[in-house]
Amino acid sequence: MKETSGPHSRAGLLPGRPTEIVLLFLQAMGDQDLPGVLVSGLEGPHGICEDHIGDLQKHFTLVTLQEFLENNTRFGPKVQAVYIWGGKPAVTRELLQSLPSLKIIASAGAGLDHLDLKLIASCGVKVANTPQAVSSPTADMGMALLLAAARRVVEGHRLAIAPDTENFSTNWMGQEVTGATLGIIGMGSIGYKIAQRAKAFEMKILYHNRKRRKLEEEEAVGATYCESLDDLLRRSDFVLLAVSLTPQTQRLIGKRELNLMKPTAILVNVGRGLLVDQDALVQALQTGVIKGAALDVTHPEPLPRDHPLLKLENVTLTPHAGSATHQARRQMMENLVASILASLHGLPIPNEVRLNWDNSVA
Ligand SMILES: O=CC(=O)O
Repeated sequence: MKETSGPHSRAGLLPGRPTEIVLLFLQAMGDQDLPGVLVSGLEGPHGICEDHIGDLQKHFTLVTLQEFLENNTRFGPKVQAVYIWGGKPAVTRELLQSLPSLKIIASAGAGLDHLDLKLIASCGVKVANTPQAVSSPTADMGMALLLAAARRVVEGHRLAIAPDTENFSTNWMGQEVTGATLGIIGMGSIGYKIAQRAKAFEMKILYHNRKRRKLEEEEAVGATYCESLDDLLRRSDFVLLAVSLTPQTQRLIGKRELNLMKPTAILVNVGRGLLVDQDALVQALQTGVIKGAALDVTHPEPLPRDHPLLKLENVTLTPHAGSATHQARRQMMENLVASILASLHGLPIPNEVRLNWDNSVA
């Protein structure tokens, strides 16, 4: 496809270009008067696939964010939807004010902590996300991290490939997962899928959640509800965070909570870095308050290269990759477009995020 310049180019999406957010303006094929969709996507590790861009171009014409910002008085009134990829762009009051025709913000992933839902709702704008697309791969990642930390897979890999074989040992111990107790904090769709997987590993499952699950759902995975978080922390061999980040859950796991955990316990986080007081975690890992941690998420991301978490042997890290499968990313993209199209056609919006009276997610 040839590259053009100007507002309808796809310049920001082409490989080798600097990381850039793109905006797309929705265009019914053959329609000269463009109703707009502002789409952001990041190149590089979060990149929208090239073939998806091709699909989008059947509906949309593309313009880079820079072009939008340089000419937002021209484009702003036409934008009817924002497509958020990789948590960007920030939906500020200023951005909302510059988009008077905005109907929907469609955000990739399950987490909504990057959006001010109350502010967006007050502008009469709907929000949709893609929870189904990410729940299975993120649950897989949770189990992968749990197993990797329990069986010291990363350390083992390093030992197995070390140039000198002096330390090679078959007497090198991990922790047994079968029969161990897993405490899941946050029993939404990701937490529940983790419980389904853990059941197959014959783990005992405890969970803590804002709302208790239905009895039949608990029974299906053999999960026991712990109303008290402290109780779950005291009893678990593995504590797994799969809860949304909200003002109420920020730094849910701090020094006090880490001290309640068993010294043999491993903390796994596939939620958000800010769920944990990271300084307290570093200290707990350095002083043996807990045995280890396996984290797909940190704060910030990526961590500064001299951060202590990068230096600890008892830490396993992945780069916020819970949804990083080809299938999930493709489904996320398709879901976003489906939500946008439904909204623009006045149809029920798949994956619409609804708010409770107290502005919590329903
Ligand atoms: O971080 C990933 C998500 O929010 O789904």
